Amino acid sequence: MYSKPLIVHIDGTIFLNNSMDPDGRLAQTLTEFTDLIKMPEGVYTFKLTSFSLWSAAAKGYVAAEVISFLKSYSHNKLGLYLEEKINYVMNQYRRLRLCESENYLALIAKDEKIIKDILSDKSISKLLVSKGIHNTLYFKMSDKIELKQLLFKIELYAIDETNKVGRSLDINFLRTTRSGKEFTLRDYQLEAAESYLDNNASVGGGGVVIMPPRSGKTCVGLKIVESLNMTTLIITENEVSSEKWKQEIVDKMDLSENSIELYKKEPHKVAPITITDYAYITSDRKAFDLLNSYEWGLVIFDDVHRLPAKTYIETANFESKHKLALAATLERSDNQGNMVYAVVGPKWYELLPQTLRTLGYLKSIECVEVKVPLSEKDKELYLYSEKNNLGNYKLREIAAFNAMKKEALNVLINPHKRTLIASFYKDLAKKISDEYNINYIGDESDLTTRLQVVEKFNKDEINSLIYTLLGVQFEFTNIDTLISVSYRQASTNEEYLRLGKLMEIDKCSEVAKFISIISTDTVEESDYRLRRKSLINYGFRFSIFDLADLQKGGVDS
Ligand SMILES: Nc1ncnc2c1ncn2[C@@H]1O[C@H](COP(=O)(O)OP(=O)(O)OP(=O)(O)O)[C@@H](O)[C@H]1O
Repeated sequence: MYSKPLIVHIDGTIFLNNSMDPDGRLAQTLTEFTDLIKMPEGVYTFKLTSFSLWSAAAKGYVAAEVISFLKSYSHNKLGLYLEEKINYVMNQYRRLRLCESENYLALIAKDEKIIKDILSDKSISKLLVSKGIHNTLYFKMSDKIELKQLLFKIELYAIDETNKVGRSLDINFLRTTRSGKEFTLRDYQLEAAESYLDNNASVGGGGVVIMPPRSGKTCVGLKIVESLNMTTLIITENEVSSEKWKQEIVDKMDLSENSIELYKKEPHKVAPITITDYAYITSDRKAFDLLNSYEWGLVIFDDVHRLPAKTYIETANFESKHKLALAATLERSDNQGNMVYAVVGPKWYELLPQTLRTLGYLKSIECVEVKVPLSEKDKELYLYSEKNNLGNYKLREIAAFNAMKKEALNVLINPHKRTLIASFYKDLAKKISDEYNINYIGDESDLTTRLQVVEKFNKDEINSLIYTLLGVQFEFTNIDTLISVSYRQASTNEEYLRLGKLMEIDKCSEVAKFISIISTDTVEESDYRLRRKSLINYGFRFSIFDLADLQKGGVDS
């Protein structure tokens, strides 16, 4: 029997027995100075890392507070080594700064030892232009992002004092939105915005806010824009997200529409609020440079898990006084999500799904995996492809198109339930759309047509819809069931974003179903194991059915 809720290991791993934290308050507090590793039901895992402790110091925590909190709630005695580490790392804060000096990037350390550590890293010393006096190293300005990433890898973090531009902009929330609704921010949204506003200046203007899908990250971003009152560049995942940001700004802020520009095609126009997307802005050098020549007060990186991609990382170079990263999760299949901290700044706020649930803003979601055998024909094809080394791409395709999935769909598609079907493969989506006469959102139609179909669904004129990758961007309301029929390999991010479609605020008393149909004994099954594990780690519960169970009683049994 444990007398207290935490077990704190000497290496900084913290286990929280969540039956002893029923309202999730301890878990939420731990996000202030640890990284969340996983939160399956029962025991959550957090980790004290150098960066999480450094970020806590930047927020104003002192080592004694962290140590005292851990001692109060830990079942076991805190190891001396860990106490020393907490003290050491938190005292490191402010030891390293980045400044601009005569067009060079100056990295200034408080003592010689840090300089020695830095120069012992071969990749960093390759970038070095010269060594100055007073523990200063000079680099090219254009190497700033790479340097920050390399420092992060050796657990060193510099306060970035190079961000010094920015124009002002008068922008305020409307009390009644243009669509005629009273609008106020929820408490947790205010807390998130305040956390960024109170802390970002201490590290030179950057920082990250992590909140579950549909919890209102856009509103948090807008609150920050309103408080800073500065020109803002918003970089989103795609065109539809950009459009959604624009609609939210037009609806909720007192800015005229001509002060907001969607930066997508020539001739390029820059407005005090300009919205673009990662893919577009990194595909056109001229457009990038033009946008970068404007003096931004704030750059918002929406869906920032995209940023560490090799092709997108240069967007972190946009000159701006403040930088804000918004994300539902930093998980990436290449494990580079944490690079967001290196290039944008510390995590100032993280809202756990459990906290959102406790606050009454999150619908309960039941996850179900339905395992379906391959049809005889597909099995033959699968074995043949395996034997002839046709590759995982082919095997995944056969598993995705398994004809037996239809047997599961026959049970699962209920005309009285509002159902979304998600498919990675377009042709599979089209096939299901034809067979079941379900509206389909694909890239054959233009954006306006797609938006019309989404609106029909949201107005309850139709109650089922099938979407491919394109649908990820749309907002759907009041969904009873989301059925996944095919997958982008083991992408845990795709899984979380699909689940996010069910996370609703208005109907939180109801239970939504998240159902994934998987072909057994295939690479799809092993891919899905990783996707399932990541959702379990977020605290979601799974039931597993086989086709026979399903045909006997459906997923409600
Ligand atoms: N305080 C609020 N009052 C009323 N509606 C709100 C509030 N905050 C958010 N919403 C609404 O909730 C929905 C989801 O908000 P938003 O798109 O900002 O969430 P998100 O976290 O950015 O979602 P995603 O992760 O899908 O991008 C939107 O329709 C938004 O208008």
